[in-house]
Amino acid sequence: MSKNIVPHNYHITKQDRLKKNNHKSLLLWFTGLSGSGKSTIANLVENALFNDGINTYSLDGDNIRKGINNDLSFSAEDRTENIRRIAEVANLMLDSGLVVLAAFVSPYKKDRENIRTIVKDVNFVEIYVNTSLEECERRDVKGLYKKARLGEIKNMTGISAPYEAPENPDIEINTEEENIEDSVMRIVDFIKPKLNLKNA
Ligand SMILES: Nc1ncnc2c1ncn2[C@@H]1O[C@H](COP(=O)(O)OS(=O)(=O)O)[C@@H](OP(=O)(O)O)[C@H]1O
Ligand SMILES: Nc1ncnc2c1ncn2[C@@H]1O[C@H](COP(=O)(O)OP(=O)(O)O)[C@@H](O)[C@H]1O
Repeated sequence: MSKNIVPHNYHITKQDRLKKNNHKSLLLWFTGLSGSGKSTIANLVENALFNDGINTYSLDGDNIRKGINNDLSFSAEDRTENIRRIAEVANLMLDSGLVVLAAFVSPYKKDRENIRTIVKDVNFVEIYVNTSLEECERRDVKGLYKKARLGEIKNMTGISAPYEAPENPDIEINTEEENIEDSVMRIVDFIKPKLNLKNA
């Protein structure tokens, strides 16, 4: 489909933007069940980075599923397309020099592998927010689990749709054992060296 698209050589490169920002760009991808803590943790990590002078942007269901992806459902095919588009949007943001935080259930392993391919492995940090279904259901932040148990919501991840847990995430957070502040600190400590322009 894109065979007749010939790229134009722009004068300002990604390297120029990184140099101006004085940090590398990176995609922090949070995956886990609904209610596991992805948005809560991503939000606090962004605060910490932003307050440290890093240029950041957060992508989540609120700004993606209500906008660019408002045509997509929660079927397996639409989730795949959801994640693919988000990865492409994130890739543009990486090119613009940002540290992008993305918090999506992203339940399928092959879809998460596709993100790596789109943004290139070196730019991608996979963070598995590992909270048991029992605990997510107990929290039921949005009342979705209750509705799913009543059969009012179809394809609910963990109940009537699968969640394929990452086997080798870069970081795993167990929110039932670790407090939020420690999780945030662990993530920030892990990524800080990766943002340094001097590190290869
Ligand atoms: N069927 C079903 N399954 C899972 N989640 C559901 C569903 N229906 C609505 N929601 C709400 O939508 C949010 C998940 O959207 P995502 O774009 O992250 O999902 S996915 O990555 O495409 O699987 C998810 O947000 P979070 O709770 O922040 O994870 C839910 O609030
Ligand atoms: N250690 C923890 N880390 C993250 N969230 C936690 C933790 N302990 C309890 N919570 C609570 O769990 C809920 C997680 O909700 P949210 O961040 O919206 O999850 P998600 O984005 O994965 O759907 C919040 O109400 C949050 O306060």
